[in-house]
This record gives sequence, structure tokens and C-alpha cells, in this order.
Amino acid sequence: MTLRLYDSATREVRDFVPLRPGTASVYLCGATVQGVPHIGHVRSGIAFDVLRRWLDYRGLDVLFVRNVTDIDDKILTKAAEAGRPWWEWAATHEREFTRAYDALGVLPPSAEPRATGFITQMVEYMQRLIERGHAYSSDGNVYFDVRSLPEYGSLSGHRLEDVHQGESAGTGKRDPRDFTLWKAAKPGEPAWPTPWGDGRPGWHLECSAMATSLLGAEFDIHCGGMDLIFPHHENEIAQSHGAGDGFAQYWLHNGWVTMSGEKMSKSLGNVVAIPAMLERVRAVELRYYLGSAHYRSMLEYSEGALAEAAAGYRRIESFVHRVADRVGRVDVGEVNDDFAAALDDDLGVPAALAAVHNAVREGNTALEAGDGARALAIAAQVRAMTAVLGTDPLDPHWTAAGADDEAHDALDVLIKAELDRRAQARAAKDWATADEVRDRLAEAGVEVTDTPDGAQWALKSKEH
Ligand SMILES: Nc1ncnc2c1ncn2[C@@H]1O[C@H](COP(=O)(O)OP(=O)(O)OP(=O)(O)O)[C@@H](O)[C@H]1O
Ligand SMILES: [Zn+2]
Repeated sequence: MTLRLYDSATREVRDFVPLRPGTASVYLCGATVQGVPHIGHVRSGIAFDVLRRWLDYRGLDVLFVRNVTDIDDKILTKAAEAGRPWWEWAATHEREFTRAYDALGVLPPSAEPRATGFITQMVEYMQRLIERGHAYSSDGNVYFDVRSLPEYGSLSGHRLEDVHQGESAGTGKRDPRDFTLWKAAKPGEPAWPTPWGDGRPGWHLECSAMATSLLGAEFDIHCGGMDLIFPHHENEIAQSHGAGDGFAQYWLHNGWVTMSGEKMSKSLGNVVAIPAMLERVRAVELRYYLGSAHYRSMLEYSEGALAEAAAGYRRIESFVHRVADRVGRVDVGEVNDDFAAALDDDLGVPAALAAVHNAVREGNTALEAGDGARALAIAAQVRAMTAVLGTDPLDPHWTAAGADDEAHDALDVLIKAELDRRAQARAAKDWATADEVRDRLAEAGVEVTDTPDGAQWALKSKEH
């Protein structure tokens, strides 16, 4: 079966046919780095990380671009309120987002362009739009002329007469429905030079310029939160088609994280910040929870739902660990057919998770029946499936001390050799050598305890 995706532009589920066979190019609208991320902010990152991992699993060479909007009204306002430079404010919160994505196991994008790094491309974009009759400058501002593009409104279904851009009136707009490509410089604000005067970019222009600069005039999939359909993505399409670019072939939009049915958002004050959340919940369990709903559904946040998801994840995790302990090393195998069919059906994660849990049940039964080989095969399947979902329990990313574990194993070999030498010395009543070994280990921070099963060791700094 081929992957089928719901395309917001055609409002139907369509077969995914990449522009270039064997490859997939994906652009995801990233954060406006104005504050500390809440769990709603990272939902798109997680949902489309699954898309990326699935495309990769299917053998496609994936280019995945997620931008950073590092210049914006909100950044300027908040930085000014805090008495900090705008660029420091943006950089600080960009790091917060990176930390959150990393903690939640979202793969780093192939490239993470910052808007301020693409000003030249934005100016060139505006030039093309003006030449083609879709944009005009006025008092140092540049606007997109929405009436110049008959298809305007096709993504969101807005009729031109109902369009409200939700931006300030702007001086010199020919039509109040025109949207801003470039804002004339205001005193004290950052500005870059253009043929129409100094200023700074509008948000919509940023994404069109970054996406096409990196992925080309035509690319496969454009993703983002459903609140971006209008005006942001409508305007990206207008700019790109106006400039003569084919732009995205598929448009994917994720639903919100809600609380009591309302979008989690800073302005409503119903937010759960990621750093606070990670103090009390394991990152892998939060990731599992945020990725457990279908990407197009709303995800209603509650402590109960989070706890339930965490318990579900622990069932998967403990099965894989039991098999590893009792049977042996669990490699990453292949996903099963139910799982593949679920993900191919517009990334049907809930059905895919049902396939994982069915496999876990079957694996537990095999384990209890003493069928180690069967349990091992199923655990390998479970690892492959959870890897696609970004939650493989044995992924070193989650086994917190992944690197430590390997070092610990190596240390175990060396210390045991020393302990053998000590045991031999004691058997030969060579107390000096026995003490020397013990003291040397103690000096290196290794505590030795003699037990009926022989000498055991532990690092003093670590609780074992
Ligand atoms: N609750 C949410 N669920 C899913 N995505 C969200 C949620 N809140 C914000 N986003 C996404 O994060 C990005 C930034 O959103 P936005 O700046 O509106 O954040 P916010 O926290 O809602 O702040 P504000 O209160 O200023 O609206 C958008 O792309 C949006 O799609
Ligand atoms: Zn965007």
C-alpha cells in the first residue's frame, strides 16, 4: 500500500507521490521564538517527526526543514518590556525550543533556517512579485495585492470579501485586504536595506523565501498547525504562486493541544510549559502522550490522560526490557503489516499504537509460555514500530545513561579482573596485595563489598 495523506488544499486523502522518486522534501513552520515553549508549541514538531521517520522507514531520502522566526512584533515587544536586546531574546528562546525538541526526541531538522539569515532571498522574492504585478511598495512598506491573484483564498476557502488579514491597517494599502510583505523601519527597531527603503520582513514572506531557497521552487509537503491555514499559509501560497513557483504539493495541518476544549495558548493563560512538565514526567512518556492522538485531531490535555498514556507506554517498555533481560539482545526489526497499514492511512497513529499494544500482548503471552524465540521476534518488531513513533524504549536517547551503560560494561570487565587478582591474593594469604588492590580501587572511587556471592563493586558517587 502507498502512503496516503490528507491534503488541506484539496480537502481529500491523496496518494503521496513525491516530485522526485525516492526523495521527500518537507517544510514545517517552526517557532516564533518569543517565549518558553508550552506543550502545544511542540505538537507539530512531534507529529511531523513521525511523518519524517515514516518516510525514512519507507526508504525515502528525506529533506526536512523547520525554520525559526527570529524577527517578529512579539519578539520586539517582549524584549523591549524585559529591557533586553531583541536578538538576545530570540536566541535565548530558540535555545529553549531546541532543548525541548531534543528532550522529546524530535530529530534535528536537515536545516533550521533563521528568518534573519534570508533577507537577501526575501528582497529578491519581493522584486519578482513586483515585476509580475502582484506586489507594490508604498512609503517603504511592500504589500501583496490580493486582487491580482484570482485563486486567492483557495486553501482556506475564504471569499475575498470576507478576508481580514489580522494585521495593522498599514499606511498606503491599496486595499485593506492586502497583506504586508515588508514593514518600513520604525525608530529603534532592527532594519535591513532594500530598494524600497530600510525595514523588516513580514512573517509570510519569510517562510516562502526560506522554503524555496532550501527546497526549491517546488517541493513535496508543507506542514504546520491548523491555525496557520489562514492567513499564514494562504499568504505563502499567494506569494509563491504569484512569484511563479509551484511550491508545496501537499499541505498537512495538525490539531491543537486543548485544555477544557480551548486551544492552549499564552494569551488564555492555560499553558503547561515544557521545562516545568519535564520536572515531573519522563520525557519519553510526554512524547508518547503528545504523539498518541491522530495529528489532525485535537488533543485534550488532562493529568489523567497523561497518566494513562504513561502507563500504556510503560507496558510497552517493560515488555521490551523483560525480553532483553530474559531472552537476550533485542535488535530493531521490521514493523508489522497492521502498523504499516495504519501509518500509510494518513499517519493513523491511534491504529498504529493498537498494533503495537497487540504485539506486546502477544509477546507477553509467548514469554510466559517460555517461547523465547517468539517473544524476541515480537520485541524486535515492537522496537521498529516504536522507533517510527520516536519512542523506542531501547533507543540510547531514552536509556538516559546510554553511553554510561557501555562505559559501565567496560569498567565491569576491568574491575572484575582486579577483584579476581584480589581473591587469588587472599587465597594465597598475600594480604599486602589484597589490600593494595582494594585501596587502589577505593582511591579510584570504587567501593568493594564482600558478599556470599563474591565481591561486588559500585561507584561511590553513584547509588546502586
Ligand atoms: N495549543 C496548541 N496546540 C498546537 N499548536 C499550537 C498551540 N499553541 C500554539 N501552537 C502552534 O505554535 C505556533 C505559535 O503559536 P502562537 O504564537 O499563537 O503561540 P501561543 O502560545 O498560542 O501564543 P499566543 O497566546 O500569543 O497566541 C503556531 O504555529 C501554532 O500553530
Ligand atoms: Zn511559516
